[in-house]
Amino acid sequence: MIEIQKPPEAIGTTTTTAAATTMATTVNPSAKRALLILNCILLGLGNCGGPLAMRLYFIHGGNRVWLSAFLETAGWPFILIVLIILFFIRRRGTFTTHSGTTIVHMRPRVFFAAVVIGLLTGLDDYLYACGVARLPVSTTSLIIASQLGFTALFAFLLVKQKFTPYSINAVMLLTVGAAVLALHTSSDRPNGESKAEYYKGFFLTVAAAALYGLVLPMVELTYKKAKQAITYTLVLEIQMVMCLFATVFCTIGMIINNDFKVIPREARNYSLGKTEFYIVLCVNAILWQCFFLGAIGVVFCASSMLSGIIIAVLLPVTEALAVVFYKEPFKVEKGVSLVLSLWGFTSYFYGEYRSTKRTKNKTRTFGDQSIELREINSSSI
Ligand SMILES: Nc1ncnc2[nH]cnc12
Repeated sequence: MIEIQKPPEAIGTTTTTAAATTMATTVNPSAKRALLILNCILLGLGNCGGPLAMRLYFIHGGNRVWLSAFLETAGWPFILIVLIILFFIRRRGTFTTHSGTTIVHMRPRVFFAAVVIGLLTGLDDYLYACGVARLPVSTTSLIIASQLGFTALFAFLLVKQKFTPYSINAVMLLTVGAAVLALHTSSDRPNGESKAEYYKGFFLTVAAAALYGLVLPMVELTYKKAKQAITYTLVLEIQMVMCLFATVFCTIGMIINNDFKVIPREARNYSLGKTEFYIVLCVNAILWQCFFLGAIGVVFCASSMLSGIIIAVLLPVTEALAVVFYKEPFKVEKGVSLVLSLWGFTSYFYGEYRSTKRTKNKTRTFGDQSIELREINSSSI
């Protein structure tokens, strides 16, 4: 599975689909599909569980925003362990047939891109944690649905993502869905929170959506402009460097804000108990690592647009879980927003279904082998 690679000649193709298709020509399609499914599962786990775990920290007495942001990427040593294991597997020659003993695949160009994206991710984590600290999870999730609009915009600008009327319709509906919430906030404010704090949370979450909407196409651009073969091992290295630098960014925030000193006191006063406090922190780190690994893995297997779509598709699940587990209010405006989101997703998938069907018919006509390849592209999801 780790052999999957995008050859350097794939880099610089004009559309995401083209790049992904070229990438696929060198790989076993079923391995590629398995990797895409694995990354979708990781992304799904992180996307649904991460916000709930983060909110769990806040609603039982935690209030360190920088600590929460730090936990989003602090699981990076896990990736290091995976990379070390893969290195030994490669060296034994049981898994791959080439580049077996290379310890680090990443070249300086990709490293610097990963550092920049990592620092932006650190800032994004802080903005996101500011929102989760102030808003119900269901509200945060609905606002984050607007991220797809930003991803689409930046994917168009950075990687020349192509659009259909259906995907444009989806982006518009998801964005309007988030905007509907902005008009009716009074019933949603948690007890004891001022209007100003609520609005601050609201706009910082929009800023997080915009920034992460930029980060995903930047990852895709990095793959395209890497001037080296993109293997999944390299994707893991990029993930590790990004998370490392995001964590460094948030550690500085924690130091300035005295978070490290406050942690033991917060643990003592945490309403679920001290051990549970640390368990909640660890669960946060694990779930968010799944989120980020899944997100950039899907970019590798398909496109930043598909990654954005999966994030948006799963947001209603997070909302439902928050309403069930945290008894968050679910008033009319959230219902309207949810319906618009579901309509948006349906529109997007219908458009993808149509274009896949058309492409398949065309390929069949030409007797082209590439039919298999398209199946692992974003269109098939
Ligand atoms: N830091 C973040 N974590 C999870 N989802 C996000 N969406 C935008 N920013 C995010």
